[in-house]
Amino acid sequence: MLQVKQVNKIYEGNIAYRALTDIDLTVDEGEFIGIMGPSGSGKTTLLNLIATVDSPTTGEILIDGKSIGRMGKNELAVFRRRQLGFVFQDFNLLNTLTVEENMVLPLTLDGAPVREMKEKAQRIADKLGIASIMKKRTYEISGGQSQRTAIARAMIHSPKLLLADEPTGNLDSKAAKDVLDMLMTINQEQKTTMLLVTHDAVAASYCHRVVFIKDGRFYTEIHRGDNRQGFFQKIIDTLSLLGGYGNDVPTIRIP
Ligand SMILES: Nc1ncnc2c1ncn2[C@@H]1O[C@H](COP(=O)(O)OP(=O)(O)OP(=O)(O)O)[C@@H](O)[C@H]1O
Repeated sequence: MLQVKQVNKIYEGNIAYRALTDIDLTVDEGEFIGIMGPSGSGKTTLLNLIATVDSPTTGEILIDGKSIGRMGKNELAVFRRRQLGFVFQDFNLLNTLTVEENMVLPLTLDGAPVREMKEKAQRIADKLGIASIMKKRTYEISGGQSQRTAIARAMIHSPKLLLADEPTGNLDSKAAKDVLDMLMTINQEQKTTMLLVTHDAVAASYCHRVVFIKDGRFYTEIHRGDNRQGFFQKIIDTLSLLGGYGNDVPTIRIP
């Protein structure tokens, strides 16, 4: 469903910076992919290109065979609103709105009827365990609840592709596990294709496949198979080979 073909990204400026070199990536419908690499390796840059927030210097990105670089402004806006969902490390919720209002934002932008919005919000809130906080403002809820709200907002319009940049970065390990379980369930039940950028080997072990980037280039990729503990160990080993993680690489067993 997603093809990244020979993508290069150079940030122009006083000193031009080459952030990505010849990246190729093919993602099938329903896959759950992790993207890992040391700080500054180009993970967020790649996600931004796929999110259509930024465009490649050369190369092409296709979704369902269609090049996003060739879409017109309106087509791109509709594509972003209907097909993509985003989850960020710092939640990006609007503080002046309630949890429910934040959740229905993508539908509001698309002019959906209020009743339909409320029904959808209720259904998804039940599923994500945030039904009891729907009327609260975002400053009244915890980090874990904020991230669930952000996931609810990213999912409410049933996007084909969910992009998550360090979604567990600001959470403690229990809340992080809840969020990852939630993403995994959504991936399994709704067949939503997911791309997860993370530094965390535990988070990456939830994925079907992890792609490693180093200095803006593809480094290697590993597949999960049916043994998550073994996969976790392989991720840790690859991170050690990759370098750039200092002593950050944990040696613990996964929960
Ligand atoms: N707008 C920009 N202009 C110039 N250089 C940039 C810009 N955005 C990112 N870079 C540079 O591109 C490189 C890749 O950045 P990117 O944010 O993609 O890395 P990352 O792998 O996501 O890092 P981290 O894990 O620390 O978030 C970095 O060296 C960064 O300084």
